[in-house]
Amino acid sequence: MLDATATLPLKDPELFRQANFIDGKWVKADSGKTLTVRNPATGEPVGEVPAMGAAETRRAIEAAHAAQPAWRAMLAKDRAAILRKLNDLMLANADDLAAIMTAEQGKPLAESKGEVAYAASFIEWFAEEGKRVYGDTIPQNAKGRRIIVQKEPIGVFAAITPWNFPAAMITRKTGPGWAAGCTGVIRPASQTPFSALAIAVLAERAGMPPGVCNVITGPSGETGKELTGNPLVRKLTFTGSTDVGRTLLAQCAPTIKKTSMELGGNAPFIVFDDADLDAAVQGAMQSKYRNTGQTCVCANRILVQDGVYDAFAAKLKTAVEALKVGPGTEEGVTQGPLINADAVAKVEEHVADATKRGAKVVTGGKRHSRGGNFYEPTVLADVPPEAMMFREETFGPVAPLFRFKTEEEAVRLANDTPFGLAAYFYARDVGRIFRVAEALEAGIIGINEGLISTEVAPFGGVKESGLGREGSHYGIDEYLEVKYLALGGIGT
Ligand SMILES: NC(=O)C1=CN([C@@H]2O[C@H](COP(=O)(O)OP(=O)(O)OC[C@H]3O[C@@H](n4cnc5c(N)ncnc54)[C@H](OP(=O)(O)O)[C@@H]3O)[C@@H](O)[C@H]2O)C=CC1
Ligand SMILES: O=C(O)CCCC(=O)O
Repeated sequence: MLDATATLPLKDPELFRQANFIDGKWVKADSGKTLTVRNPATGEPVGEVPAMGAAETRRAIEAAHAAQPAWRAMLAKDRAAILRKLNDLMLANADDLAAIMTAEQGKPLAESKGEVAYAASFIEWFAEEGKRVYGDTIPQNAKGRRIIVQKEPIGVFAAITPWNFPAAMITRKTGPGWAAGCTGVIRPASQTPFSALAIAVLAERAGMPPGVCNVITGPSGETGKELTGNPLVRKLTFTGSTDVGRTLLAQCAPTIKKTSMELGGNAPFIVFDDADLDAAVQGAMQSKYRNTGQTCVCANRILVQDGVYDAFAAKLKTAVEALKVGPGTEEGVTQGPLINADAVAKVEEHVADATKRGAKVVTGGKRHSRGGNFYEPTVLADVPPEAMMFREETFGPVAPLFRFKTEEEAVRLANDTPFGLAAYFYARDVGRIFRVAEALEAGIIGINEGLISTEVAPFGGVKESGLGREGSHYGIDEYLEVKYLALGGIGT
């Protein structure tokens, strides 16, 4: 086990755990093996986590299953009190949680702190929402009968989460699950497990009974097969790539699990001639460069109408050149490193492919002089729709500009993808606003807005971007079953 105290000074070092949390106990892998987590800004080790396999995963599932009846039997109000305490503890420990997140994920400290608040907001929101799991009464279809509908927790959930939002993707899943009366097993990304483990420390402090929150780490194949194949798990919630989502769906099929899949995107960001250009540039900066371009709702294709193309490109260039690249712990940095060398290679490949096809580099376009996983914030102009970056998520700090002439062409280009998570457009004509919003094939539409994420609104995609919704009052339904009670012999 590494001594991280020198490189990661925390006010409360107990939040940094190099062990897993199963049934209320901090444990190692049966084999004693560990995985090393590296800081993407420096390549230095942050710490080690257990390399758990199928047997330990099964124990975590069994612990969640054993804890479920008592957790489900609690009043929603009493579960809410524990969740509110967890929210309060996350906010009170935001500096430490942010330091852990920046060390393992790389995002600037201010952004990590923002994510901690965002993560806590799901716990707070669902603490309240859990009290409003209402049923229904349906007018009878025959004399002497009553029809009642009630909602019940689905049981044990498994949450497999990505590295780009190490805390918020945990709480956006566990918040509604726990509030609904479910217990769960969390399996965070191997690159960013320490945020999830710190949340488990706080959940325990908040009074969550043993077995309600379990966190395991280890090779994805082994842990994933048990989480998807074990019949005690009734719900799988996943955020990550579409390819892995497809595999997990197939693995869940034999035991017919309920699933939520928040998968890849390929968001269009359309700027029409009638847009407020300064607002559009600001929105593009927020949407594109948040988390160094590594979010599934990041603008991936910026479509700009002919009449404002040059002006928009010039304003965007100025804004992008003001970004500061560096380790997330450095003062004033707005762009951290990419998560690993593979991510940098993918960005390089996309940029090389686009320029080979005739795209022009407006700014950036290469690895940053800092080396390692740093890449220059980039704008490319005149990218043709045949480019790889039109078809695939680049997941990096590259804004490719595509030119279009008419509204119909913009909508056609925007929808020309198997993905449908987020789409954005800037326009002022109210008729166009409704036409375009209704024509875009996406689960989330930002209209004159570059930041669409909030705990109060439903987050999720259509087409190959996924299934189900997270956040908002819709989010809790994903953890509930509907039960219909048919009562006969009432008399009237
Ligand atoms: N929708 C989104 O928010 C995200 C989209 N992506 C997209 O996916 C691309 C690749 O990123 P990547 O990190 O590889 O995403 P993945 O989909 O591979 O990883 C997401 C999570 O799934 C786990 N996982 C991977 N394979 C399996 C498996 N067979 N069974 C069970 N769990 C599994 C990973 O574990 P482990 O960490 O051990 O590999 C991680 O916890 C990105 O470039 C981006 O385009 C990536 C992350 C988030
Ligand atoms: O899948 C992602 O990229 C995480 C969602 C980010 C957000 O909530 O805005």
